[in-house]
Amino acid sequence: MEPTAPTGDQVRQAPKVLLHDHLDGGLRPATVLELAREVGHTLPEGSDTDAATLGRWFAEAADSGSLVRYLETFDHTVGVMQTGPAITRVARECVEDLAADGVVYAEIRYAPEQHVSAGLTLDEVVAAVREGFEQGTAAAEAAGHRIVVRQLLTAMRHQARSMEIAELAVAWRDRGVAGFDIAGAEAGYPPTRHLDAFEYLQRENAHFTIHAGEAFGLPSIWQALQWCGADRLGHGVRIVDDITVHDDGSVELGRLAQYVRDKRIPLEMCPASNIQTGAAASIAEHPIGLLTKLRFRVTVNTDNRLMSGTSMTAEMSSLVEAFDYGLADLRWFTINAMKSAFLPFDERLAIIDGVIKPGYAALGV
Ligand SMILES: O=c1[nH]cnc2c1ncn2[C@H]1C[C@H](O)[C@@H](CO)O1
Ligand SMILES: [Zn+2]
Repeated sequence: MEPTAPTGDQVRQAPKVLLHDHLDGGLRPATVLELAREVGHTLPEGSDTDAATLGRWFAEAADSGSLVRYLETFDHTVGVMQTGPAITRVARECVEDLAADGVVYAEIRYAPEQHVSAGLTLDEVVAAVREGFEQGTAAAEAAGHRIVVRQLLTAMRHQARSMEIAELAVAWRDRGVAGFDIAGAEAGYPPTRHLDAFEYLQRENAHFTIHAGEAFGLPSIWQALQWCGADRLGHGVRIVDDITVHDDGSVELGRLAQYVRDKRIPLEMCPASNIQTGAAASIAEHPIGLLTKLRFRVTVNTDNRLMSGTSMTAEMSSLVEAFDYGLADLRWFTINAMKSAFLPFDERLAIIDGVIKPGYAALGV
């Protein structure tokens, strides 16, 4: 704990690492408006007068207390991301926005299968994102920000294309794709539905994370780890259901929670998103506080910057406020995340030693 809370400017300046951010959940409202007009996509009535109104519409519509209803808002982002140029633009702006927010490394995920309705092939979708990330990285560099970005390819858990998407991730592994994920409504769609894809990835020595323990509890986390072999957990908040805090303050971990902590399984926590979907009641009551205290491998993430009206700086700042974290704690989250990235070990180390540590040292920690 530090004597004074870091200012918003310090949090923005501090190097940050983002492992869980959806490309189709991070569009600028103004871009959604422009692209919708270009392609003739109809936005909800009353939402499309200006960018600020549309931004508010997304935040309010996503603030439903239900993951399923939260996910409905994606119709209006995926709907405008169906051509190569539109996808490239969104990808470029994503990198520019993250870099301006002080993010030095990011893994950005999206589901290629959701971007083929106007005739693009899966490969063309991945190529369009890659082009946008390259443009965005160059633009950020020109603006004085150094950022490294990789793609994670997501398969939708209610669909049946996970094997195909896993193969796509392997095919593109040396061209900007660092791993694989499954997302979408969790209840009723357990990760074991996609076991063949996960087994294939393991045989290919590939990395993957699984959205688990967000809208559904421990069985989902257990399957993700012990049946599917996930390297990381998307959210994983419900691991607290396996932790008992007694009245005298002593803490007891169940076997699964103990395993997650012992094996240093990274938890991709997304506090603002969890409040919108009802996975947590408030930031102050979010399990991230307890999990951090217990030294789980906690990372801080945005999930969907548009739907949650958030950023890495905003997420970190809300934790500073709720839990009195100082810059040393933010550095701990950041190094946790960098250690957990799907980047080769030597590249992770180079960013920790060459970017993150000096960046925090410059801020006095
Ligand atoms: O928090 C989430 N949980 C489950 N699925 C999600 C979440 N955020 C976004 N998605 C879905 C909606 C997107 O269209 C898809 C791919 O990015 O992933
Ligand atoms: Zn997510």
